[in-house]
Amino acid sequence: MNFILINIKELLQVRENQTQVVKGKELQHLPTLKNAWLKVEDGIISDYGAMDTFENHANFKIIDCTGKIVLPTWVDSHTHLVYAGNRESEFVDRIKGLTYAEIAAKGGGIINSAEKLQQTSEADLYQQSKIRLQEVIAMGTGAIEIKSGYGLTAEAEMKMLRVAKRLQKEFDLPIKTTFLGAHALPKSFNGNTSAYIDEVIDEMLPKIVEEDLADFIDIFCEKNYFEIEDTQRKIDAGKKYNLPAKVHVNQFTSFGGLQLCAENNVLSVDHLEVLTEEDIQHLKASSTLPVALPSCSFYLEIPYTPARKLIENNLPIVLASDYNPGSTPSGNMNFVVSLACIKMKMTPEEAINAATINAAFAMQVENKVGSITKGKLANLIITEPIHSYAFLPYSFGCNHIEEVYIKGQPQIHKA
Ligand SMILES: N=CN[C@@H](CCC(=O)O)C(=O)O
Ligand SMILES: [Zn+2]
Repeated sequence: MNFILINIKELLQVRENQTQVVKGKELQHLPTLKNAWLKVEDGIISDYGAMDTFENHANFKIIDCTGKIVLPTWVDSHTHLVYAGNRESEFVDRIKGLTYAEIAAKGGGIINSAEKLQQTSEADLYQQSKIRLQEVIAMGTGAIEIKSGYGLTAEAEMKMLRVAKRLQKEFDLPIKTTFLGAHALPKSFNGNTSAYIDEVIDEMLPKIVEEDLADFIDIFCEKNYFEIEDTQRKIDAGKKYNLPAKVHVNQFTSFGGLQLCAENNVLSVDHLEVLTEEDIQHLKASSTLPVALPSCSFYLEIPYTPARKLIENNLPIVLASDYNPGSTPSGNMNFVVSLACIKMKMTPEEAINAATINAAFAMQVENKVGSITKGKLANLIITEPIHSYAFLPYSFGCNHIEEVYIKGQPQIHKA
């Protein structure tokens, strides 16, 4: 469908070509065009401008956007969207005050999800995951990273990644896949993390590479999960197959994992709810992208990533949902942006930059999405008539999205 949006109240994230992430003071600048038009041809952004430059085009559907804001769809660079069942059974434990670690010690947590996954066929896993993907697209997500990590065996990890790859094939939005594997230690390894990392690197990774199932690798670098040495081994194994690393680190403790990742210039370090001055200095000496996951902090009631510290140190910041059944049972990027403002004290401009253009760099799709740029995919959010774009994170309890386009195709089919 070729169309032109006209009378757009404000077109956000207009960048001719952005070759670097947005960091420090630059994050406060959100480039916009008021009273604008936007032209979409064959699913691609082909042109845009101010209304006083608009000329009608035959064979293009004209869509009036009076009073409405148009922005690129959210980019969610950290999710565990493929999983079996859910963990609502742990919800009451959490309400009663059990910590993430205490729930895991009771047999809940990642191992709980792993047991559910073992019992779920690939076809059923696909159907469950497809519904979640449709839901997050309707909430404005237009590119998404999906991790394995609930399989914990070669066969089950590959089952997860095959489902993610099938979603990539059957949907039009950019999907990147990450082999997590080292997410939790299966009971059968009796506490021997080194032996499990052998299995992850020597047995699982070659099979996953052979089937081209992963774009990135990941590991949960955390006390009582995987240590510094395990993390270095996983990163090195990823380098061998040219798979950049996106690492879960500094969620509950800072014990040298972030330093290791920064020294390896991994693509991203994700969580960072705990961040020391030393960690900040290591980040500043690297090209590694810091990724914050505020809806995980909200759900687990753990600290929020200190965004102002990162920004004051002239660092970039990325926002993602961490959508998973245990620590963030939500893929709503609008809520993530609201939490970034309300709890992390990011301005709307900083939060929108972190959830669009910077997030695109964090999953290496910056040439496809993340900004209004000629030649990028027409993955767009159209709001209902609202006063300003700040209304989006401010009015956090309502959905203000009227339409979502993926490759120029409308996605919200109103009843
Ligand atoms: N912390 C590690 N992994 C996920 C949680 C996984 C789960 O609890 O199912 C996270 O990013 O929060
Ligand atoms: Zn995660």
